[in-house]
Amino acid sequence: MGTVIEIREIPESDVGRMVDLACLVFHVRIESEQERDGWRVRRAERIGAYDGEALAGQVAAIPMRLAVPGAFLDCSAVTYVGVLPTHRRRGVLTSMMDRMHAYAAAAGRPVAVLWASQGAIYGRYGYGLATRAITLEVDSSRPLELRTVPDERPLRLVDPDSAAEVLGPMHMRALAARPGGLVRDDEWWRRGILPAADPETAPGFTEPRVVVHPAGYAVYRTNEEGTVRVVDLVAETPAVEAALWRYLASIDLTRRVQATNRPVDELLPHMAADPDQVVIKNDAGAIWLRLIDVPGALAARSWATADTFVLEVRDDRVPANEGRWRLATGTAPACDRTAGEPDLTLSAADLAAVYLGGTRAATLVRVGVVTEHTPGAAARLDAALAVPLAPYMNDDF
Ligand SMILES: CC(=O)SCCNC(=O)CCNC(=O)[C@H](O)C(C)(C)COP(=O)(O)OP(=O)(O)OC[C@H]1O[C@@H](n2cnc3c(N)ncnc32)[C@H](O)[C@@H]1OP(=O)(O)O
Repeated sequence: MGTVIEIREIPESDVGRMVDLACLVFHVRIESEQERDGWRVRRAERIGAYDGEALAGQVAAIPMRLAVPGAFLDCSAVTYVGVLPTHRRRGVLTSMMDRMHAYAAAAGRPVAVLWASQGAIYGRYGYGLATRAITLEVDSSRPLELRTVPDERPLRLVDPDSAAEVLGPMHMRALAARPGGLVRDDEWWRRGILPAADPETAPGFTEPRVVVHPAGYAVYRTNEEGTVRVVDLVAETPAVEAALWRYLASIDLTRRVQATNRPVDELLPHMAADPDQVVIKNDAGAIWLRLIDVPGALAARSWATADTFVLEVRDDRVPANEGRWRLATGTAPACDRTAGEPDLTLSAADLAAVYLGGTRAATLVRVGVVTEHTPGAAARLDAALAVPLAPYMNDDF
């Protein structure tokens, strides 16, 4: 107490200190110099809280592109958030988040996304829980019978070093069909999706294996206990999806397939002839979304119906978003200030929660956090927000 905390940019020369601070707050022991490299923060905007020369807090925002319905938006992928245990609960994170949002607004990034270590932290900063994800486990000790006829075109294993080239275009098509994910560049593929070892989420597993179909792929790792761990799976049709799951469930000397972080509308539980063979182990909150620029984000996505709404938005951290907005959905979406009477009143966080179509506004009305002034407005907004496939992100950061 009593010391002055200064919020300023963290120079590249302090990236090693950021990795050390992250290890301290997340209770992680670094096993190799490669892990200390901090490649994600090197490409990020880095905001630090300095107590004299000591780094007491940090936030990193990686400039990325997020798939939203019908568009790709510049976004800040927020990570490496931490404050020293000696400096907690003095408003350090709050100051850093405000600075980070100001940077994002200045850079013209309408949205920010993050994975939260705890669900209680980010609502106060205007983030809403925009996607959920499930964990699946397949008992592959016996053949996996599927009700969907698999696409029988041949599968081939490719070298992970050349995978980005082969998988990249298929992944981009998947993002256009299903919002919520990040556009991956070569480094993201190589170091984020396909690193040789993954001590954090798959300790003791092999290097990644990449199996490619003409219209889909799966990245997976295996271990000697007979577990196949799915890292990423993309299929352009259900028949291709069936072919990939059948392959994963039929690898010799393995007896279970585990897939963490899959979309909530995953087909496999419905495809299985014996539903007991595919168990949903976990259903949990996934990505938190922040609309940095509410009118910009609303006008940028595509909408399922043509309608108009007056939304009264509350945002105590980004005041430019506050107030009443007339949203016209349909083929030429627009969002402008209005003095009209609101159909709905909601926080920027709850607007973010519904933005990708993964949460229903009508649900939030029933919960009591969104106020419906015009009867039926929430249901109409849900119809406009609707997406054919549930939003989903499979990028770790
Ligand atoms: C995207 C990511 O990287 S997620 C990772 C987040 N980091 C971690 O979990 C690492 C361990 N934790 C920490 O480093 C810190 O406790 C942080 C970063 C979560 C919070 O930093 P602080 O500087 O203590 O937060 P700050 O003082 O600004 O808190 C502001 C408010 O949020 C609340 N808050 C902060 N963290 C939490 C939490 N984990 N749970 C509940 N409330 C919290 C505070 O109580 C405070 O509320 P108030 O305004 O009503 O008093």
